[in-house]
Amino acid sequence: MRLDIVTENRLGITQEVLAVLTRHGVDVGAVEVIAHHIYIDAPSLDTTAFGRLQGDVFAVAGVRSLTQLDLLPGAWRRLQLDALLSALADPVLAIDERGAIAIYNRAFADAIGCDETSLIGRSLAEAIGDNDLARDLGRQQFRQVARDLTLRGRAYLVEARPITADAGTVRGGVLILHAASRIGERLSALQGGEAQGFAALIGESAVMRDLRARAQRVATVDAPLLIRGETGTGKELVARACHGVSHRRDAPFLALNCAALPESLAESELFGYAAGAFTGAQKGGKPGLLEMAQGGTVFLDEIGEMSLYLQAKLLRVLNDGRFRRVGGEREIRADVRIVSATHRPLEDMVRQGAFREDLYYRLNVLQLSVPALRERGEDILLLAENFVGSAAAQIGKPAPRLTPATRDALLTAPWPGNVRQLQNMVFRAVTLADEQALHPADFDLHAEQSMPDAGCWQTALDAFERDYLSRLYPLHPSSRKLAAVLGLSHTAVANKLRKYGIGG
Ligand SMILES: Nc1ncnc2c1ncn2[C@@H]1O[C@H](COP(=O)(O)OP(=O)(O)OP(=O)(O)O)[C@@H](O)[C@H]1O
Repeated sequence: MRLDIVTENRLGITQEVLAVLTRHGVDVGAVEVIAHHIYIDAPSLDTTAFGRLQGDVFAVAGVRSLTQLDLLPGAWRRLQLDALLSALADPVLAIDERGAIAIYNRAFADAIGCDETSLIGRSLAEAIGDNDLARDLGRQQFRQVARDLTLRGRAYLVEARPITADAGTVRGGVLILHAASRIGERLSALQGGEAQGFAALIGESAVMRDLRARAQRVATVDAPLLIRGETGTGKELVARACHGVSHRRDAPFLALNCAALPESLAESELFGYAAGAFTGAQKGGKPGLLEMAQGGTVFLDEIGEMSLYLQAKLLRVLNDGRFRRVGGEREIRADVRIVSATHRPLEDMVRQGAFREDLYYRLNVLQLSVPALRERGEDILLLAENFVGSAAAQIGKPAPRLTPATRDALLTAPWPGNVRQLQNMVFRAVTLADEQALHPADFDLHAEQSMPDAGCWQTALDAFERDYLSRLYPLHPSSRKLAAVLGLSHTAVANKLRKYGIGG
């Protein structure tokens, strides 16, 4: 049983209360004393024993109340901390001044490939297999701003912050491992707000000027908009800008990534659920994005990944302008503009039956196409300079300049991951560079290219298939022959050849 005893602030009162428990033979597991409260964890104390000792506790001068509670504040804080840590996608850990791990999150255990065994107390050097980092951290009193680290083939940027005690003495440090493929997100978070309009869309190339001009026009028309473009080209930024100049700009812009959630979760996120819709559901039900964005815009990213079931439900919203929460009876009017985005060839998906044709036409009333970074010429430099500025401001150091050789290297790089990849690389380069100038080597262009963005699995597969089939086709120049060689069905091969425009 756990107790909360509220008392006056009197010297020695805690000892007197504990003496009562000792007299009653109660085994005390933990005690916490915080301003007017004495919290006691007494695992063996049952209701009968509690009834017997109550009077004696109240007999101690200054005791005001005695109640039972579920958790001691310390345990409650530990639970909150655990939940907080496990909610962080980036690996995070704290080490003591000797370099031993004091606390860490699941993402860190996963990053080093650790199974269930606890890492607490283990040395950081041993856990990450990097003696230099642990030594440097100690030497610099955990004030090192950033450092590269590779764990099981994945690149991270280590950010260290000292843990200081009252007198300013350094007691250890907190390490945050930013995945190289995600650090650019911090920059876009800084850029923030959807109400920015088109000023947020950097680029003076002809293709970007065209896009901006066209987007300005379609933004104000209150009809569904489909935004096409490779992954990381800025589709969401365009969607936000369109919302920001539309008459809906004062209402919310809410986004759902259709590829990120399993069908049932995506369904309740989008449509919400009624009270008692399923076990574990929130008591009074929960509104979905369509309801919460009333008057605004719902952005459906990666619409090509939406399941056929949800496609049918979305079609009904677009046709009737109404929907019901999951498990709900009441019809709700959907006063939202649907803006969707995809990097997938939706027309091919329609032909293959993976995407509903009727929905395709409903979503595609207006269309914008965002050009790939490699088609934007000198915009690459404009973007890079802008990202250098924001990265330097965020880290708190002067913005380094790009050398002429770096500018050439950036302009000729193939940028498979587009603006997001550029953003990540710039952030990493600015953080790691010691000098006033960024050289080509700081960008590690080659390494980044061999590490495609986590989001573009399908693009990578498509690129592989296209390359593989176009090399094999001349050797086996018919879909039947190719199918026999590859051990695939004739239809599957014929579809792929058509998809990639191979063999006429
Ligand atoms: N023209 C631009 N000017 C400034 N920042 C840009 C521009 N285009 C893209 N970005 C930045 O690049 C990152 C990727 O952009 P965004 O998320 O909009 O791409 P996306 O095409 O929606 O990606 P995905 O296909 O993966 O959903 C964001 O941080 C965004 O702020």
